[in-house]
Amino acid sequence: MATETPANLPPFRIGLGYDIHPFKDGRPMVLGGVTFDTPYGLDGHSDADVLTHAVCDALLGAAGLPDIGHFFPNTDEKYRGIDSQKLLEEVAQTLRESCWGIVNIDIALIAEKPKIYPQLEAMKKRLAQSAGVSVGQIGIKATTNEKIGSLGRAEGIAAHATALIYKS
Ligand SMILES: Nc1ccn([C@@H]2O[C@H](COP(=O)(O)O)[C@@H](O)[C@H]2O)c(=O)n1
Ligand SMILES: C[C@@]1(CO)OP(=O)(O)OP(=O)(O)OC[C@H]1O
Repeated sequence: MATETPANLPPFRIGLGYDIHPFKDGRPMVLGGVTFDTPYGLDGHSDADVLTHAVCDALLGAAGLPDIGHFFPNTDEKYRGIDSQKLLEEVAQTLRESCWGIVNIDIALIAEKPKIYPQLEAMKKRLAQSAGVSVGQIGIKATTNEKIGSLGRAEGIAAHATALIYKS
């Protein structure tokens, strides 16, 4: 299923992932595999870890594979409440089986709340562990949406991720 890089091109491919989940009171707030101590979380079929979902899609896109919903359908009860680190582990394993290694992953989170920088290193560590890379291969940054639009009204959190992979 994976797309091959033509022989005349360098053995690198880039991927882009995007996801968004709405806030919901009483749900766990999980970002990058780290649970934040908040009375609200994100809604979704899984643990709604928006950041990790964007990373999965960036990696799958780089490898020329279908998106996260194809591999882990949100109609399948097996994935209800699932820890998204398990999904990322499976995605990274799928790439390894197709001889793709990860160069780096970079993530931009758009969130009015919570402040993520206190948990930045913990998130990088958890993601690195799940993706099978070193912490230095993961970048995470966050910005508010300066109160503009639905994200600015704190209706949810969005995440953009890019991944560079190489043929190993
Ligand atoms: N959810 C967030 C949003 C922002 N940060 C950090 O705050 C800095 C300032 O954010 P602005 O949107 O006001 O530019 C930003 O550079 C991040 O370091 C955060 O930790 N969590
Ligand atoms: C993660 C999955 C797992 O069923 O469900 P959700 O938590 O709803 O997340 P989303 O990014 O909307 O869809 C992808 C699904 O694969």
